[in-house]
Amino acid sequence: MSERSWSFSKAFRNLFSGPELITEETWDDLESALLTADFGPEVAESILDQLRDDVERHRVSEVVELRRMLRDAIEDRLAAFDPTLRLSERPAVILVVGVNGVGKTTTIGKLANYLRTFDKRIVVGAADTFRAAAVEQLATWAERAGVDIVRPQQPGQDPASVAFQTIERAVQEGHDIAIIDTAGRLQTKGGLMDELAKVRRVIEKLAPVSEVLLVLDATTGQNGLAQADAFIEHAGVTGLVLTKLDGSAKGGFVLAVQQKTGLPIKLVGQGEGIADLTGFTPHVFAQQLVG
Ligand SMILES: Nc1nc2c(ncn2[C@@H]2O[C@H](COP(=O)(O)OP(=O)(O)OP(=O)(O)O)[C@@H](O)[C@H]2O)c(=O)[nH]1
Repeated sequence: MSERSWSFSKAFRNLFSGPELITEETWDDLESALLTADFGPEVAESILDQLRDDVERHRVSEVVELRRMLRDAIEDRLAAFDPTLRLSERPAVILVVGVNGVGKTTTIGKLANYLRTFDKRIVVGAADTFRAAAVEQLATWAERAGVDIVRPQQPGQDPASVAFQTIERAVQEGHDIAIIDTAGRLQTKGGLMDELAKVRRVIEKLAPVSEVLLVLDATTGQNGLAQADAFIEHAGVTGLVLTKLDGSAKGGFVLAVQQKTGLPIKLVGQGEGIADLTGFTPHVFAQQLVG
């Protein structure tokens, strides 16, 4: 398997080419590796403190052992959040939100395709009526994934009415899951939040909203988190999707983002292809991160 951009392998290659026994330099190198990977100072410090304690308590002296302990520490922290998508309602409604360009539409295409492999009947709704190109982009993904789509009947149609029509169709035609694409950009943040609240209110006349997924671009790392606040505060977010992890050196962001928001990562995007979306498995992720 090719090395992932966010893997620690390189940092560990340096550590492993040095002395096999843990020295002060090992701790310095580990701290730099954690900070470079965007764990953020607080999480990095807390992991280092925990490892120092454990190393002392168990009288560990070898770097190989430290690596195993790091992997376990990261896995434990990642696993404190439940990554399961809750889709038991019929139809299960998934609202996908986030600022523009983070990968909402792409994620919906990949997610629809993934859920289809479980024989689910899916409809997507193009409630991003702000840009005509966004509707076309979603239509292309829907076709590739082999799922139905509800489009606006005229340009600029109220997003809430497109969302309503999508759920209406899901109910009438017996779709298992409806996924709603929303706009990422409006003149003001307040306007965007009001619009999302309205979309939600209108959907809930027909069906409960099962998941509100906030999409975050991993390449922006902790800097991108500021934009997330408003969504978390106002949109009732139930889970996070991290996209573009394939181009990111910020593997530590995965843990930092869960700790900072208190929300679980439910899906991870690692490429532009239709198959480049997976669920989030702490064990696998910690393995790939630490090596
Ligand atoms: N490398 C990589 N690129 C991605 C991933 N997810 C999305 N992209 C790319 O990111 C760009 C933006 O994706 P969109 O799906 O259009 O983003 P959006 O959030 O719907 O954007 P708006 O409709 O403008 O709000 C596209 O070029 C995608 O191909 C990913 O996991 N990895």
